[in-house]
Amino acid sequence: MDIAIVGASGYAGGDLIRLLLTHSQANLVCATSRKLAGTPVTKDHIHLKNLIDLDYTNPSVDKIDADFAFLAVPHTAAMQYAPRLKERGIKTVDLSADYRLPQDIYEKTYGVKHTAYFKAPYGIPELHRKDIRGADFVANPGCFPTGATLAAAPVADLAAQIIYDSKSGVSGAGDSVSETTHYPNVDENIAPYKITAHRHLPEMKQEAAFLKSSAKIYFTPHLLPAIRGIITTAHILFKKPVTEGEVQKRYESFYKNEPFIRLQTAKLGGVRGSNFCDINFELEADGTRLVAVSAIDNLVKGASGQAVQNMNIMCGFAETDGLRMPGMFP
Ligand SMILES: NC(=O)C1=CN([C@@H]2O[C@H](COP(=O)(O)OP(=O)(O)OC[C@H]3O[C@@H](n4cnc5c(N)ncnc54)[C@H](OP(=O)(O)O)[C@@H]3O)[C@@H](O)[C@H]2O)C=CC1
Ligand SMILES: CC(=O)N[C@@H](CCC(=O)OP(=O)(O)O)C(=O)O
Repeated sequence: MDIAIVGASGYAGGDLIRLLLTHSQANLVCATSRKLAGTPVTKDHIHLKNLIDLDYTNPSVDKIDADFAFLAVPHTAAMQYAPRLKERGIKTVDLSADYRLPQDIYEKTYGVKHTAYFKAPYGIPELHRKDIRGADFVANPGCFPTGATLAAAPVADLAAQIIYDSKSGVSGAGDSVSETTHYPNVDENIAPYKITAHRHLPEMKQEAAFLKSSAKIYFTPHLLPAIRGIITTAHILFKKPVTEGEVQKRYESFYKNEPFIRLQTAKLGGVRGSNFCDINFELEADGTRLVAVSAIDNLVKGASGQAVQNMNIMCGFAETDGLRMPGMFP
């Protein structure tokens, strides 16, 4: 299947290429970058040298001759390409935030007008596989909402409050340089940011509602001195005390047969470079609070890996194709 990546020079675009190189059905025919058009993809993605022979082109949706497209561009840029890809019958996964939320909530959260809105399934396969299967366009979730939602999903309906405390590696901010991501500001440091009002909170609330949870949702992210990975500690405060047996049974049955969820100690070292989400949990002695911890690689299960997983479901391929790589430890 011929594939195009719009925004292939970014971090998510680079990881899409890395994963697609091992996919049995994928043939990358188009990789766009406005800054690097006309130069080899390996000019900036030096880790892909000898594995791919393709030049970047300028993004032009009408010139994309492919069966499937990934939009790995910033929010507001994706909406410039999405409708035309849809019209042309090119199945697409959008990694940006442009189609993750209802239009009014998107516009309020991002402070911009959506100029090309349509509804799309939200691409967490463990929750929305049925809708993704028949879709021609899927909105890939944000990295924080993926790790957070997966940590709490099996018991979310029992909760009165859920507090997500997340720590992310710096690649979550993309490849552009900023004061926040400047090395001396990150190394030997852990800093909270957007402490009560991060733009991913509405996605977390949306998924809690989908899970029939009436819980009040809170979220605070932190920046870690690491490149990849997100650890989320979810404090799930129950309406009524629960038992350990009930919690164990819920997690085991919710994630039974899920190829990328592993119920084991969540550490960045266990998932880095892979599409796995590791989850472990511990119940407060009086049964009132569950602390569930998840670990994902923000660029894989939090972005490009989940996007390939969605492509596999949309196209009827094996769900794990291109995604069987283990984590990298140490
Ligand atoms: N980094 C992460 O962990 C995650 C990222 N995402 C989402 O994935 C998308 C890509 O993120 P990331 O790779 O980190 O970002 P980067 O900033 O690293 O890369 C952005 C890419 O988009 C291209 N681009 C920028 N503006 C436009 C435009 N107007 N039209 C066409 N191409 C454009 C850039 O190349 P050029 O400017 O040369 O054209 C580059 O290839 C974003 O929407 C992000 O929110 C989602 C989950 C996690
Ligand atoms: C460390 C860091 O800066 N992370 C980004 C989230 C990255 C991501 O998944 O977000 P979108 O796809 O919604 O852009 C942030 O906090 O804004």
